[in-house]
Amino acid sequence: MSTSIHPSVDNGVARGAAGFAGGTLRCLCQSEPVEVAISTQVLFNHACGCTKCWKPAGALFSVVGVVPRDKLAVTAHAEKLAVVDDKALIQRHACRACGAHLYGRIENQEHAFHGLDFIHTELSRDAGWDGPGFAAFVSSIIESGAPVAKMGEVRQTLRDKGLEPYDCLSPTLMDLLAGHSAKAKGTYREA
Ligand SMILES: N[C@@H](CCC(=O)N[C@@H](CSCO)C(=O)NCC(=O)O)C(=O)O
Ligand SMILES: [Zn+2]
Ligand SMILES: [Zn+2]
Repeated sequence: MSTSIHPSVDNGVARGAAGFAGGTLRCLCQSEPVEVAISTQVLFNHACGCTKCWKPAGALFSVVGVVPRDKLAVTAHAEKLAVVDDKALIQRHACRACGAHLYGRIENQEHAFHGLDFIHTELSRDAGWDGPGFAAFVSSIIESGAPVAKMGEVRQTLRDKGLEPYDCLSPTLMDLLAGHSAKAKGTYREA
């Protein structure tokens, strides 16, 4: 049995096109959509099961990745954006009319991921975006109401799609976070 994960995963995961240098994200409003220009390929794109990342209607997972914040610019209808939760580490800027999250920004300058903005490339019609490469916060779908008994099937589906499931971030990203903390503590060793 396989489980529906997200529209951009269920029908096969796209790999980025060589030389692709970004595109335009648009919210879901039929008129006067918010537009965000991205001038680079997405990095660390992943399926995320957490309760905070924006998911299209009916999807079990979000698909979210990062770009350097200087490669992102709001180009239309910025007045429709509002921060979803100003207490969260990632300040998610969502359209107040349709609810889509246009970008998430880390304002804490001490955080390892400061300087990176979180985006959902499915909001772009441009072809060439790199698809997700792993699945993060998989166990968190339980917090959104997924049955615990379904978790084995969900993890198997993710593996079948080539998305290794993790219950936090991927080992590369967890090592970056821990390395950043180690540098702050003075315990960091490269070799
Ligand atoms: N179980 C929680 C986990 C939420 C969580 O920690 N999410 C991560 C990943 S979001 C993109 O990968 C995170 O870094 N969150 C910081 C934030 O959201 O501000 C839940 O499901 O809610
Ligand atoms: Zn909108
Ligand atoms: Zn998330």
